[in-house]
Amino acid sequence: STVKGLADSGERFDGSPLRILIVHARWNESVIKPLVEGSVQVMLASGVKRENIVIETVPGSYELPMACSRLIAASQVQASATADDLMGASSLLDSSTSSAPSSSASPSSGTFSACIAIGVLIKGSTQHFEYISEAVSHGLMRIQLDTGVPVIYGVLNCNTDEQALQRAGVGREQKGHNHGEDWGKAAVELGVKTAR
Ligand SMILES: O=Nc1c(NC[C@H](O)[C@H](O)[C@H](O)CO)[nH]c(=O)[nH]c1=O
Repeated sequence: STVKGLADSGERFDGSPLRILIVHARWNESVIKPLVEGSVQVMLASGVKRENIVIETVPGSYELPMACSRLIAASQVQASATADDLMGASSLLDSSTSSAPSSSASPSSGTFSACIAIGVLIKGSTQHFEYISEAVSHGLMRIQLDTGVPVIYGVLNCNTDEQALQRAGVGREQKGHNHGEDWGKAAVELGVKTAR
């Protein structure tokens, strides 16, 4: 077999506690769709609850870093605000009342365990492709290191339509392998490992 490919870690990761963000571009929809579907199916199979998979879209791959950055930050503010509310309630409890608050306020949505940024860049006749690809790669890497939330790199950089289709498992000449499945697995693994 070829030397390339993703080796299984051998460990089973329980996705049930995870909350995952998927941001995908809308360029090259016929490739994007199976990639998103493949990542969702693998995450559901790992125990991630469907209601904990949030899917947002942007026009093109160039918009992925901005959307990931803002949505992750918003969820972190929301999660810490919820925690503050709970703390507030308990400090209120300490100072003025002895009865426990009637309904325990459970945060409706917390911060994301991981994010998958999905885009399909297909080389056109200009240099456009190179500039977008380079900027997006560096942008997504910076977001995950700055926020501590893993951002899985789900951007295909292809020279032809057929290359892109094959990497979504829907190639015309050969079906290929759906890389979205690998990204779903990576999101669950990193989501579990960064929560430890
Ligand atoms: O050019 N080709 C592509 C593309 N261009 C649009 C770009 O991402 C952005 O939306 C606009 O430049 C506006 O900022 N976006 C893609 O996802 N794939 C491509 O193959």
